Amino acid sequence: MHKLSLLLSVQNESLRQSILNNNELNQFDVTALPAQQDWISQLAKTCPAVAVIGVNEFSESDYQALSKLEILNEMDLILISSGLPNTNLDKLMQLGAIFHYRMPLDLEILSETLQDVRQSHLLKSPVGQKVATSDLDQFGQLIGSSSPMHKLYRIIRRVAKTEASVLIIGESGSGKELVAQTIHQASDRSNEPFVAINCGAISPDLIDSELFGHNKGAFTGADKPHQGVFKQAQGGTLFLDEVTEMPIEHQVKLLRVLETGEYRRVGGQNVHLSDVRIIAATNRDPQTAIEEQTLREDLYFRLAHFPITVPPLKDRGSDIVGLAKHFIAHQNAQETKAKTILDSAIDKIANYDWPGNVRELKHTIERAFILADEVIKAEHIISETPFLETQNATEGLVPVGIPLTEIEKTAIVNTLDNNEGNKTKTAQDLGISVKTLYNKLDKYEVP
Ligand SMILES: Nc1ncnc2c1ncn2[C@@H]1O[C@H](COP(=O)(O)OP(=O)(O)OP(=O)(O)O)[C@@H](O)[C@H]1O
Repeated sequence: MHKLSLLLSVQNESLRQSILNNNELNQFDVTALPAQQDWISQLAKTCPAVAVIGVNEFSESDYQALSKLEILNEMDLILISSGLPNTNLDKLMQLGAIFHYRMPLDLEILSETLQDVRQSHLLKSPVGQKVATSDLDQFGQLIGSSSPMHKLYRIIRRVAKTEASVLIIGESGSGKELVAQTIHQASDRSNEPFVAINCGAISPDLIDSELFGHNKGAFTGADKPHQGVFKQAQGGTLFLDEVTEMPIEHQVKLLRVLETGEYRRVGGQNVHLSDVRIIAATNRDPQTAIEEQTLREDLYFRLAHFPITVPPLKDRGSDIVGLAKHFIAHQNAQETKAKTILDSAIDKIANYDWPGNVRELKHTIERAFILADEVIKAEHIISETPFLETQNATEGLVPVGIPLTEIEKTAIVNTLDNNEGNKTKTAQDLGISVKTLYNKLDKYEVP
């Protein structure tokens, strides 16, 4: 079984030896600090389950440093002092359930205390301890045990066996692509290709070529033939992500091939017959997109034989914490680590809205895993959208009199940089459509 970590810092050599010789200590994973090492910073760094500390002097600054440690609420601290009055130690004792034994130390009592500590940890929930396993249900690529997720699994299973076109509707990062992959895996086409294309990220000039392919020499720059996604996905599933981001004037091309099953390569005369199952996705409300003329109504009816709504993460109850632990368990396994998470960090995760859904949660955990040495604390849980936490992110940052175009260009370039060139994510972060982003990149001559 996993042993609890114990930090021992006792300067008196004979006392230190007699504590180390105590049988009860064998039940712990003990780190004994050399006499001069600063035990407070070590405590903060290693976050042990229990610490046995000999305190000779305990200054105001020691008190300040220790009282700021979040770990203090989660661990058992056993102090051993000479018994000389010390107001800083008195103040410390008011911070929580800290043991304070005076010299000469009764080793029997220390041993009993450590036994109690072990017992109480055995009874405690695994939170704050090792996160080695995921306890969530899974269907295909999707993970989650909440009732909205189980409902989704049932719908997917049912529709997968049909040939119906599916329109997946859900917020960004909620798992629409995983739903599409899961439908494909559960369908009779599972041995054929699954091809995904982000409709918002195709340059409007290349839409025909990307969808249907082109022959060599079909246009300037077409120095070799290219297979379009309909050909690549032949026999399998074509996933049209962000379909409402495709310029409306081009959507008719999709509609045509969906209605007739026929298409022509750019520069080619032959008619090709497509055999693909179409799954499309959008993070917009389709009705609003139709009203705003970013989605053709006839294309909507073609795509949405079977609409599926993916619930936002905030509606998945205990899946939020479950997924966080799942991602930690995975990181632990991948990096052969045994990082743990504190209750306070779990609370922070549970009480946040996750506007970027599972993607944001996954990134947040990956970041926390890097930031934490051994124990993931609340301060390591940093959301991707800090501007939601402050009223106005730019207040006071933009100097007076800067041309608006310059501010806009800087915002675009920096966000694009931050997203490693991902235009869809950049457009989302900036609150504009991908099409508008392309127009602005052209305007500002950003490559
Ligand atoms: N239920 C889930 N279980 C495990 N991982 C998930 C789940 N949902 C989403 N993810 C993870 O979150 C990230 C985003 O998922 P995905 O790309 O499927 O979302 P999306 O809704 O298609 O996003 P976008 O609208 O930005 O295209 C991926 O890393 C995916 O693996």
